[in-house]
Amino acid sequence: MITGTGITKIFKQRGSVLGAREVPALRGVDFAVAKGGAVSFIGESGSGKTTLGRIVAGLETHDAGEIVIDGVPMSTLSHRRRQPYFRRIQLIHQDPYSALNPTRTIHQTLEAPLRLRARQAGRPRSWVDGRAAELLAMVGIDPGYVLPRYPHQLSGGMRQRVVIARALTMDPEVLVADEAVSMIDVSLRLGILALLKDLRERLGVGVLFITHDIATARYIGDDGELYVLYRGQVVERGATEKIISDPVHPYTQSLLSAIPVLHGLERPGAERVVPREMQREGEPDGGCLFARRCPFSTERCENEMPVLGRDGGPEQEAGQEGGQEYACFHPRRRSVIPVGVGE
Ligand SMILES: Nc1ncnc2c1ncn2[C@@H]1O[C@H](COP(=O)(O)OP(=O)(O)OP(=O)(O)O)[C@@H](O)[C@H]1O
Repeated sequence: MITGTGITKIFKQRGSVLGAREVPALRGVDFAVAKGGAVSFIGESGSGKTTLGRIVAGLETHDAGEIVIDGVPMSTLSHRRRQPYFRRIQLIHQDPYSALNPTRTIHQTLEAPLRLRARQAGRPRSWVDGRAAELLAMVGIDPGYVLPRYPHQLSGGMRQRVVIARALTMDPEVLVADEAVSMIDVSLRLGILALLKDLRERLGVGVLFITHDIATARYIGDDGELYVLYRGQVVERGATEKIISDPVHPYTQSLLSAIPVLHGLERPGAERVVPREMQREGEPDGGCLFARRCPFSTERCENEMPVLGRDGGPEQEAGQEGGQEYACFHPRRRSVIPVGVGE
């Protein structure tokens, strides 16, 4: 089990005439991923998804908050002692081209981490080759074909499968998949998503799925949880199916409204929530982060920041309903899905 509480990250960006500019990438994010669970984070570009994935995988520091892995708070350990914990969380990048060393065959790529694994578990070296073949078969590729080859000799889909096999060498509890199919040919994407889903079911590995695309989040974890991230704040979270069929936060509604629909498949009666163009860039002064773009914002939204799970009303008094939480002062359920889903 991996949990994060209050995860906050502020980047300092240089280059402005006024000196370094502080960019809040994550603002007190809470989450939990259980073994075998599926948690998806969705949000637009710059919402902090990649930063969160890197922090969860131990590749990025954070400024406040705590990551707890199997009951152990990481802040209580030295950098070296944290490593075995973070090894249980493996990151799959969006770019399988740069994730693999072009000068190493796939055999060499898998051999190094498996040797480490063999040493840790007291297994003989002969175990390494068998395990490499087993992992490749598990991710759906022929070991005999792939093992002697270099990454450039493989298709993008095969490369991403090799990256997943390499992640599995560590027997991870959770795979963090950051836009794992965005750089792969459209025709091969579903195969990779099906593989991640299959690994969840077969190995009980948890998946933290990071995407800007609600449809892929739904495919991976229709039984899981969805977190909607906007400018580093979780604005809505709950069961994936519930949020997709019954979104409450106007930002979630705008994401769902934007799903393209094939002519003739439009769902009659679906509302569309279209965000306003942002008139002023920069940080709002204490108000809701979405207020400047929200078509329903009021004076209160400009001045006060709603808190996830606490602020609701006036239509509903609490920001929490049946496990679904949102950070909005004016929550209203809207039927916004433009296509028939789950019907
Ligand atoms: N190393 C860095 N230095 C400074 N600012 C950064 C750094 N990494 C990210 N940021 C800033 O933090 C914010 C969140 O970035 P992040 O890459 O996590 O978002 P994202 O949702 O993954 O976006 P994308 O989908 O475009 O990758 C952005 O404003 C980004 O410019």
